[in-house]
Amino acid sequence: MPSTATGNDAGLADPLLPGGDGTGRAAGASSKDKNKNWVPADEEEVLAAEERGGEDGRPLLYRTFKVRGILLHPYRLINLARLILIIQFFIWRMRHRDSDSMVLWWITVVGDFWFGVSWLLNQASKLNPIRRVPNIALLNEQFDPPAVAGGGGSSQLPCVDVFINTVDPVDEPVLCTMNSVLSILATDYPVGRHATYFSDDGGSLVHYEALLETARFAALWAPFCRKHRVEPRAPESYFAAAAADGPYAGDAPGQFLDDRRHVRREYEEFKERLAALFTIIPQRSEAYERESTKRGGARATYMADGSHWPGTWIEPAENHKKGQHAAIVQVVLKHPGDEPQLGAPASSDSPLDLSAVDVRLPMLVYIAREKRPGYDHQKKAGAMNVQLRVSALLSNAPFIINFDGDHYINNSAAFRAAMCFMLDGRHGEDTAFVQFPQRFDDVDPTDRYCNHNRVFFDATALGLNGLQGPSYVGTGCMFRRAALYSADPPRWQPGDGVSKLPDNPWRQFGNSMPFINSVPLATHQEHRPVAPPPPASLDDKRLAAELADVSTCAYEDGTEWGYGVGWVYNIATEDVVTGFRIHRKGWRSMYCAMEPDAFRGTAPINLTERLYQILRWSGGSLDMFLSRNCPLLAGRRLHPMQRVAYTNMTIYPISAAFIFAYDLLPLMWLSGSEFYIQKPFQTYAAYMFAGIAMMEMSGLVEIRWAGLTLLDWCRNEQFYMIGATGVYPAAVLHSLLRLVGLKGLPFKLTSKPQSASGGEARERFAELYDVQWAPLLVPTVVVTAVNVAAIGAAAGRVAAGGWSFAQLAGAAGGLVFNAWVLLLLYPFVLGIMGRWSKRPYLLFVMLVVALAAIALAHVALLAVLAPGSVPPFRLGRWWSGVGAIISPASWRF
Ligand SMILES: O=c1ccn([C@@H]2O[C@H](COP(=O)(O)OP(=O)(O)O[C@H]3O[C@H](CO)[C@@H](O)[C@H](O)[C@H]3O)[C@@H](O)[C@H]2O)c(=O)[nH]1
Ligand SMILES: [Mn+2]
Repeated sequence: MPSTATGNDAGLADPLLPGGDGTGRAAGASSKDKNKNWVPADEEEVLAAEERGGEDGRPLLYRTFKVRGILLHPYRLINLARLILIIQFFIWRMRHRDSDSMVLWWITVVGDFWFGVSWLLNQASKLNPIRRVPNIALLNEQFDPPAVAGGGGSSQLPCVDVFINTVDPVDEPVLCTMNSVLSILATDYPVGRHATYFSDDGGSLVHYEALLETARFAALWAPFCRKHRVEPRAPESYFAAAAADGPYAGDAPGQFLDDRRHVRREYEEFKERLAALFTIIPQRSEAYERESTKRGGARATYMADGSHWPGTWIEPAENHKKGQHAAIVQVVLKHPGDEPQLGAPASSDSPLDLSAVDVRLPMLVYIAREKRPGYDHQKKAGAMNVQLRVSALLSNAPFIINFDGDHYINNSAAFRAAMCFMLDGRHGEDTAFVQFPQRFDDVDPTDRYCNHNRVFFDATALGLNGLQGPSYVGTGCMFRRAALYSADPPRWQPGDGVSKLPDNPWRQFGNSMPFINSVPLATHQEHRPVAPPPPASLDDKRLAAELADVSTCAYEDGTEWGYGVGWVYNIATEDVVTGFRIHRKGWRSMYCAMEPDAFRGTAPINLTERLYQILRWSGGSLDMFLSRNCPLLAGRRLHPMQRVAYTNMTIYPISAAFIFAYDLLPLMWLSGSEFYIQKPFQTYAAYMFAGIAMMEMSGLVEIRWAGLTLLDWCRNEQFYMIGATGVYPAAVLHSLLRLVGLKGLPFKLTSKPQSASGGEARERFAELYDVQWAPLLVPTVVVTAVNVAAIGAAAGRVAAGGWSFAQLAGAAGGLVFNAWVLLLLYPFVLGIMGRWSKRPYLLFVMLVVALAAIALAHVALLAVLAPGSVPPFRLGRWWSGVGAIISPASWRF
């Protein structure tokens, strides 16, 4: 397949590097802006490499950048100053154990201490942010020089197995999933060097036939993409953009518009065929069922050739329903071989001239693993471990990249970018995975629920990148297969540096001999010239039997799958913990953000859905902290600061307990007498203010180096607070239930946007305005109400008069806290307003009305009760809650 050094990485060219060709698209300007605060950090390495003259054959395939000193030094300094302040604050509090209630005093000491520690955990791993920029042109020069006369056989790029996962063709719209598949089949990587493994956890015939349709359409789509070098290679997104977007990059500008028009028509027909599967399959099954002589019993679902579908049936039946069906492994597209095949010239049937284009398609395999009642299927992790074994038998690539079903390749140079890190001479061999940021298409413009997670993906991840590497976040991550098999990284390997199979590989890997034989191959084949799938030693029949065997539930019984090998089990989220298991072995990881984005996916923009997603993440994190994968238990191969970072990532939901309590503190002033939690109160307040101010200052510097907007930062703070009030308490509950041996909360699939093609076109961002009530919403509603009531009551007090200036000033301070909490919860309130939130001013009207009503009620109450019987206003209690805001908006909520 044609791949030239100047190909698709045009937009990728590093604007920081002298000579970067800067042909970025519209985004180029903004990325330049984003990068202007970064300077090279690897000049010595570069010089040394130049001196060696590349003799050792391992060129420097990426450049390293650090934050410009003018931002980095103040950033570190502010944080150091804040640390000193916090320590000083605690010393001061310990020396002034003076309060109207020592019980509350201790609670707030513990709470403030916790916030101090969690802030430190969160901040410490961000102090040395590092960006790495792959040099794809150099990679191509070294490993994939332009082929002579359209050939592709000279490529030395290693093989990649691509995993993609889905469960349900309706909940996860099949069109979206197939777009992802198309983007993979058409990506810019040597066709014979990657194979795609599609895992269908629903075992649905719709998926299987959709894949057949997709393979058929890909025969046109992939060559079209190659010929004209179009981007992105997911047709839905490609056709959504204007035809003239970006410069033309192919070799046949004259034919482009005609070809595009033709392919677009074919794509529309392809879409119709996909949609029709939902009616064709039941109709066909009806027809066969009528013909069938055996009447009565279960009504089967039939494949096109008239045989029973081995997976789940439309009408569930014994051995053909969700959670109970046989394993299916079907090769949809065979390995195409390594010789390029040019297509046909234009003809009346096929108006595209493909005579200069390689028309091969990469290998594509459908997998539905076996499901049996009585087995815990371990969701995505279970599916991926089956993919790992099946792919080992079929193509056994040394590298693996995995995608959620709703994530497509947006920049087809992405695989090559990842290879720059894997093949680099410095840390390449010790790099277990390359994580790309998650980016999303369908998020509302203001990103109300912080789906973009920019603070994590553009700041925190770069901090980790300067340590042992970013955590694994579930999708868009390229792995070294050996690392998933729990091999040691070369730098920690004893003796000759060659990892060997354990004495008893069956205990570790299960009893498939072909699989066990594939393991050492995967470790040493990085530079294997050509993939030889399938293993020559197996004939088709034995191979089929072996494939079915490694896809059964029982295969993993008594083995290390899910513990020591593959993706990790028994946890609400498999991602962070799997990355951690690899890091604790001493591997490192790399972070690769590129322009245009490597991959894009969909995100839940409904409030309730989003909260459930956060519940799964925070519950999973805490599960991890309380499991044998607790970061505090890892050995010395885990970088000390990486341990700090993982501790932060897993323990953060605990903050919920304190934040929730602090948020409710305003309640207390409804009874009792004048009251201070900490005396002298003025000093306490001054510390609080200084602490908050320094944290916000550090945040402002951070958004500068990370290239974020103020809105990104606010969203992060807001959603941290929303999660902390409503979701983290549930996550803590979940983990406690599990600790005592109960099941914990059920976790559900994250909902996907339903595309307009099904039924009548839906309004854009419709899900944003759906209100789905769930218990998860209640705590935050309560906190909101309490804070509104507090402001209203204070207003009543003021209206009733009788306050000294000092009291007024104090009350104002308290009100700032209440207003702050409300500001942080603002997106949540918009969410429960549903459609009304399209007119946010209504919210302010409502707020004013509510405040007035509460204030009036309060005045009335004061008038009814004898003056003097009402306790004076107690501002101390409002104040203590300020501590809540000192907490870090950490990890991804
Ligand atoms: O039994 C299951 C359940 C889920 N999936 C797949 O797992 C992926 C992620 O599931 P989804 O419900 O979309 O979760 P999200 O919250 O969108 O996923 C985020 O969070 C997960 C961890 O909780 C990570 O695994 C994902 O990569 C990350 O994008 C999807 O492709 C699913 O099809 C399966 O294959 N089998
Ligand atoms: Mn998702």
